Amino acid sequence: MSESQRPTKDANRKKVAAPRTAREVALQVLTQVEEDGAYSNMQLHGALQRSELKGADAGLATELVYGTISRLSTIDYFLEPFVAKGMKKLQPWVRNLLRLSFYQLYYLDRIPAHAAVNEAVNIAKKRGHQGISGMVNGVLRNVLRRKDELKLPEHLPAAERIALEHAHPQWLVERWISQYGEEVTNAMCQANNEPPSVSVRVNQTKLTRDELLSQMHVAQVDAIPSSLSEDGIIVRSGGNMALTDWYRDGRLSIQDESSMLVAAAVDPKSGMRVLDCCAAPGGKSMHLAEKLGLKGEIIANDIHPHKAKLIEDQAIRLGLHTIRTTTGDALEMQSLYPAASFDRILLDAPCSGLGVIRRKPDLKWAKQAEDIEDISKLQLELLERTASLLKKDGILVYSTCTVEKQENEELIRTFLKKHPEFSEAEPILQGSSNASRAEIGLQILPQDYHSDGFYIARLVKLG
Ligand SMILES: C[S@@+](CC[C@H](N)C(=O)[O-])C[C@H]1O[C@@H](n2cnc3c(N)ncnc32)[C@H](O)[C@@H]1O
Repeated sequence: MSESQRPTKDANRKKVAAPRTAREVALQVLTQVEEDGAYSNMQLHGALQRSELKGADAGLATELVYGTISRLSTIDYFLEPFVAKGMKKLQPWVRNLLRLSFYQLYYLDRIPAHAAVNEAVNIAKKRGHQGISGMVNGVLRNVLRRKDELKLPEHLPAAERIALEHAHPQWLVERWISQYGEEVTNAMCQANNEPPSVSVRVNQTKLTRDELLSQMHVAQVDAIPSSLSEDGIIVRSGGNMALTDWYRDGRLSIQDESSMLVAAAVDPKSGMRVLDCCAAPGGKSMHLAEKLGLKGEIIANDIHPHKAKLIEDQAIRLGLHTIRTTTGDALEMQSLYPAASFDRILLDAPCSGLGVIRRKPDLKWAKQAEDIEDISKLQLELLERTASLLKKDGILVYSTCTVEKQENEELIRTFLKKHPEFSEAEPILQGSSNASRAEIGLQILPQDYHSDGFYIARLVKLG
């Protein structure tokens, strides 16, 4: 049979009625993520837009998707003995229905057990035959009966225990133990299962942080200043900030607190020429432009042509006029600009993303050790090629949203060995106890400030 004749996975899939309830939407997303390797955030966004779910129901669907993916391996471990033929042999939608129902029964206090079980049985009846709904009913009622017995075994070796307790792949836990030790790894895996906090960056070209904070308090938004960044505000409750007038008219942007440290590390001064090599969707370029003022230029480059518009739209929204977007491979920038063209360079490199597991829990299941190997080779090449574009005494900032040393301080150590014309510049957040997590640069872990895991190295080009 030729490739074109072979029935696709989609063709084999039974037609299913459009999901209507929060649990149906969550089930559809979880099944797509498992079957197609789709990203949960994009699938969920699309599924919520197509559904008519609003407010609390949309919130429940979101919680069920992220919660179930976050706790996946622990949920499967507990469910396995209850499923006669084993979890692996179930159809994907049945497996995911059991998982999201178990998540409600075991991890959520506010949902009455009978509601979780009845909803699951109704979905199973709608989608499968009598046998499946009977099996789902039996498994979930057994889980409920024996809930108090569901404990992890004692005296497991550290990596196995942490992997099972906090639902992370064991190879990743072993890697982190070898990099950070048992205690820090345990805290990191625990923090990766906590909901991410919401933070916004004030556009200080339009108003001060205190002014925005007072406007928020008048509107009864529970918000406090960030202790990490002078431009940051933590929003503890008050709705979706992307739907506010503050966002629409460019008074704020949504950005994680640790990402806000990057512009402070680049420290652009009036009149400077700054290259942001990997700029899309543009959060850090915008912050750089907000700090630069009216004179100077930020070249916001990205390899993907369609992403230039994302950057331009943000610049228009925020009223920033010093941003120029370009499309190109940062590995080839030397052919576009003469050596020593820029006062500041930011390389916010593509990375494994293992610092943002709280926001994208599927990452921990999707990544493999080889991905870290491959991406670190690209990162070093990007760094070496772009570094020649920096002027003498200029500052180059290298950043990633990962906690992997191979992509962070080990990579910078290798670079500095090969390039004696560079050395570490005065680091940001000096004196912070977390700054000592890395010998070179600043390594923030998710448990340090409840922000994303993030790395920033600040290098200076010597004469
Ligand atoms: C970590 S993201 C950048 C986030 C961005 N700095 C921000 O704050 O919004 C990495 C970006 O690098 C881009 N990229 C990947 N490889 C690249 C390359 N060789 N040259 C230029 N950009 C690249 C990707 O398209 C992606 O948008």
